[in-house]
Amino acid sequence: MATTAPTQFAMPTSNVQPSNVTSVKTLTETADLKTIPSIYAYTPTNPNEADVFEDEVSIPIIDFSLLTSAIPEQRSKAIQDLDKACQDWGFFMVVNHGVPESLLKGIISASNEFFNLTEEEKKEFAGKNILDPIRCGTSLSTSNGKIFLWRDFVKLVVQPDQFHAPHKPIGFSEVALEYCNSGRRIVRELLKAISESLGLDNDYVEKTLNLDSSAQVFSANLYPPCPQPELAMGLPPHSDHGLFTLLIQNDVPGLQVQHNGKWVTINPLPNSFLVNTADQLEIFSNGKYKTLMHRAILNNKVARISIAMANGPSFEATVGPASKLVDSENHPAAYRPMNYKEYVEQQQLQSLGKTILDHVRIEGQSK
Ligand SMILES: O=C(O)CCC(=O)C(=O)O
Ligand SMILES: [Fe+2]
Repeated sequence: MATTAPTQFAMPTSNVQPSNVTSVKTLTETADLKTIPSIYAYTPTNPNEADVFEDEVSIPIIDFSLLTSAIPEQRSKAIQDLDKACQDWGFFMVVNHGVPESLLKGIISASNEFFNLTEEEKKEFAGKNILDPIRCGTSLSTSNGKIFLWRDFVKLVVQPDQFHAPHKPIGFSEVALEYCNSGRRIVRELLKAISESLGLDNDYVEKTLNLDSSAQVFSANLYPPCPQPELAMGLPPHSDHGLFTLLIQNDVPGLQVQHNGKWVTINPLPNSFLVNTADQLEIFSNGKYKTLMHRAILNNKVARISIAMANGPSFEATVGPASKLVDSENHPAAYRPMNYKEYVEQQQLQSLGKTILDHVRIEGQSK
């Protein structure tokens, strides 16, 4: 049923300012908040973005076992489904992926234990600057640092070369490594299929973007229950910087994806991976597959945990539209090439909601 959230946030907010608050978790656990501190009041840049609906739309489903099938007809059908999902939604659920349920549950519970460490223990992993390979904290680490989101996070650069993870809580690092390796295998297969759906050889993407040393960033997000969920924001609308992001969550909804100008709340199939297209895929496909705008909203009852794994090309790769997809007459390049590492660095320095994609887009060429 279609529901419309208020476009004006007129509810009272608390004047209590969290002095020295290191996490939203601590804030919610140390005070019996009936209203949110005013610094968490989120004002949407586009008021229409509060237009939410949860309709009977059907979210695309990709059967991973068909994508890797030895039967050519099954594989081609799965590639067509993937192509359509990426064009129509930029979003799909992957089922029959072979990653055991115990591993999916294991990484969520290990992340929960990480958030349960004391503030003192977590300080060790806070990181000093936004490109540190292990970083935990709250809000957003934008350059101005002024925006307070109802979200705590731990972010790890897990590839290339070296796997980085906190040594606490016990067992976290092991389960994170196994989880990241499984996710990497899935993304690699998806990108082979994408190569084909773009009409390229199936190893074109992996060779051109040097996927043997591709970057992978793991983020666990905690959204504690919020007394005024309609006034605060978990993660505001954004796109991700890589090629594909893989996401799982505990059983609490909160992810919304933008589809035909509306926000759709996602209720995942059990044990599925949620996958969204990201900026580098839009650039590489010369705009055939658009990056997905998405956000995380809050509730006032239970904590939500999501695990987002961003999968990019190699940090060394310079990403532009695949040369085989460009011809100056009919398909001119719609994006300027840019080194991926530089793209990520620039993106991290942007203020909320702004994207580097706008800087590399060539005016008048991309639709
Ligand atoms: O928590 C979610 O559902 C979204 C997370 C996300 O978009 C991100 O970490 O980039
Ligand atoms: Fe995201």
